Amino acid sequence: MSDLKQQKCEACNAEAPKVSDEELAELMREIPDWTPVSRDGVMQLEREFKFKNFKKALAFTNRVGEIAEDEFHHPTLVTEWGKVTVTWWTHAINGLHKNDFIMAARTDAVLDAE
Ligand SMILES: C[C@H](O)[C@H](O)[C@H]1CNC2=NC(N)=NC(=O)C2=N1
Repeated sequence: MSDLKQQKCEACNAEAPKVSDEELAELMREIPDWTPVSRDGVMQLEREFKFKNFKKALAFTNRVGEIAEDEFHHPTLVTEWGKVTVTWWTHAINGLHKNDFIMAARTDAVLDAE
């Protein structure tokens, strides 16, 4: 159904377009487990992933770190016992770019691969 996770991030600078409200609604259908949140006026995508212990949470954190380095697009990762909170946004535009939705879909795929 989703092809977002097959897509590559585009290089992005301060002039890159933020997603519109319409695009946001459309893209959210492909990543239904994520929540759009606004922090200090900056829209972000967030999801909590649950694990059985710290070791599994840390392993997932590292896998997400690898896909981030592959695309040179980086999340905030908070690793706790049994839980990893992943937050994506595009610092360069202080908001959401399509890249963030691609990376959210790819983060879901990391979970599916484990
Ligand atoms: C210079 C380099 O392209 C930038 O610093 C990249 C690195 N990773 C990034 N990650 C995210 N999430 N947003 C960015 O704007 C961003 N910019």
